[in-house]
Amino acid sequence: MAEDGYLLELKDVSKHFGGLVAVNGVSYGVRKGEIRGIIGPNGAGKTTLFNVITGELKPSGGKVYLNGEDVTGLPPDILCRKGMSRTFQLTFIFPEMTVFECVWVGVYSRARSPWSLFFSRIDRNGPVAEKALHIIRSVGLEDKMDEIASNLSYGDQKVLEIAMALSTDPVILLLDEPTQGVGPGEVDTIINLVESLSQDMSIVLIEHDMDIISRLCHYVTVLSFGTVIAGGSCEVVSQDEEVQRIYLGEKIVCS
Ligand SMILES: Nc1ncnc2c1ncn2[C@@H]1O[C@H](COP(=O)(O)OP(=O)(O)OP(=O)(O)O)[C@@H](O)[C@H]1O
Repeated sequence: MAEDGYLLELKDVSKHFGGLVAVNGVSYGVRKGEIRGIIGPNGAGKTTLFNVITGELKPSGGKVYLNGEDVTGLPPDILCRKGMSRTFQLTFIFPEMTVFECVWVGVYSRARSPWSLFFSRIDRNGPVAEKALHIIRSVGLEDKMDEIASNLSYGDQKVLEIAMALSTDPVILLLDEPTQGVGPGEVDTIINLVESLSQDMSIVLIEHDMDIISRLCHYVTVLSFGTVIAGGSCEVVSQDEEVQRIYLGEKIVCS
């Protein structure tokens, strides 16, 4: 059983690709309302860990619990229905659809079988449209509702991807580098959005930028070669000698 108080808990989770150990015995817990960060050098296993949590990959060992329920190895669509949602390092949107259509499809898929999409028409009326509009307003994209997704700035595409993730009513949201490639002005928009979302859900984010980590995260976990080597507040992990060593002496600064 998972420990009391954890919304998401990992126990000794591993993932091997042949002889390569991408994730090595990771134990981890996220409580309700927390924003947690995962950092680590390239190839440390951060995205693989997300893929195991969200069901894209089956773990080689260990257990994943959501709300106390063993959800190890369940496929992404089932986990999504249980309240787990994610975004991707390379933004995943429907590039030829409008902002409204992208979010509408997400809300509709949650309400019905995704297959029924083939037999339905996107419209502006009814409860699905109302909910899509509510989400679009909540992320601040209402002025761009009729824009084709691929015409949005990269920052707005990241926000749209978050809106699409919200359309499935998550209790926990996993964000894989939500500010990667985003201009400085738009980074603040995303930070403010993540902060406001945390009032309603727990958030885990992979991020390379320590400034963003320190502004958002209550707790940071450091991965190296698939293993957790440190955990704590941004100040604590930035002073950890092992963490400093894996970042090759790079100064890690918490604002
Ligand atoms: N599908 C796969 N098949 C084989 N090896 C993989 C696969 N996916 C990831 N790996 C390997 O697993 C290790 C961890 O990769 P992963 O992408 O999880 O790291 P990461 O910390 O997310 O890196 P980055 O910061 O560059 O995105 C790497 O050595 C990678 O090459």
